Amino acid sequence: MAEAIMEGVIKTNKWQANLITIKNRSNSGRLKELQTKYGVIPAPTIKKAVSDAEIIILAVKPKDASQAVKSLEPFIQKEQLIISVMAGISTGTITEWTNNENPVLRAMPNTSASIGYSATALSKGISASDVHVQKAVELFETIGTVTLVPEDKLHIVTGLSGSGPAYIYYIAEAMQKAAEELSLSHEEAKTLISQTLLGASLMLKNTSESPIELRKKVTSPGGTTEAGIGKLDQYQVHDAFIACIKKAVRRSEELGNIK
Ligand SMILES: NC(=O)C1=CN([C@@H]2O[C@H](COP(=O)(O)OP(=O)(O)OC[C@H]3O[C@@H](n4cnc5c(N)ncnc54)[C@H](O)[C@@H]3O)[C@@H](O)[C@H]2O)C=CC1
Ligand SMILES: O=C(O)[C@@H]1CCC=N1
Repeated sequence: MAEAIMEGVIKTNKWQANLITIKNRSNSGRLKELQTKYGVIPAPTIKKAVSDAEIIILAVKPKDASQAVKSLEPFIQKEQLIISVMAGISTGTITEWTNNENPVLRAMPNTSASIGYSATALSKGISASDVHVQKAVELFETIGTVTLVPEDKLHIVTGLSGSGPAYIYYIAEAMQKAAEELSLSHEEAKTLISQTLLGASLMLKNTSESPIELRKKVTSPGGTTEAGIGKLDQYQVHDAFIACIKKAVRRSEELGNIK
């Protein structure tokens, strides 16, 4: 996710790559690779990664969060803004781990950030002001849309739009498999599927019609779509998607209980 954010941000030319310092747990080869690819600066130590940063972005897995965030604690300076993209972990927990009063915000972007199309939700912790929110909005607007939500809604966002691209890729995988089994070439299928998903997405975004209305327009009585959707209904795909999102939301809540 950190790479998707940096890629998206750098592509806009609004943020200079050499002002972005990166650090991972131990893979210096990976840091070098990112430096070559984007021009960002690898930090040899956590201290170097954190010193002088205006904004510290936390993007480790929730299971590594406690150890990673606590390791920053000795080096964090007053006024540094902390933004976490980690699923589940609350601003209150981050404040506990960093043992200070720094402003903390949470963002839930998605991997479409890398091409400037993230749907990001932002929430602020109690020590963050509107000025900090504005700074975070400016940052995340370079990589897509920003929706401000109260922090208790972030679990929902995580299961919906944080994980969301994967649900769409899951559908795309099935469409690709069916097309190739039915003898379209890989490239033919890819072009048709990606443009179909893009067009449907733009219809949802740019028209005032609801998903149901848009679906009805495709579905001629007695036609192919009706036949196809009948099969989806037979497999209860609609209910399966609702269950999928609710399960992902619950998982985000569970991840938030990691200490
Ligand atoms: N992948 C996605 O689509 C999204 C992920 N997120 C959140 O972003 C976070 C990262 O997820 P991914 O990028 O998928 O994971 P990832 O495994 O690709 O990246 C995690 C990085 O954290 C580093 N790391 C682990 N412990 C560390 C430590 N102690 N000090 C410094 N670096 C350390 C690892 O070296 C690795 O580079 C997670 O909390 C996830 O919930 C949020 C939105 C979307
Ligand atoms: O799967 C995950 O836990 C992360 C959070 C949202 C998307 N990926």
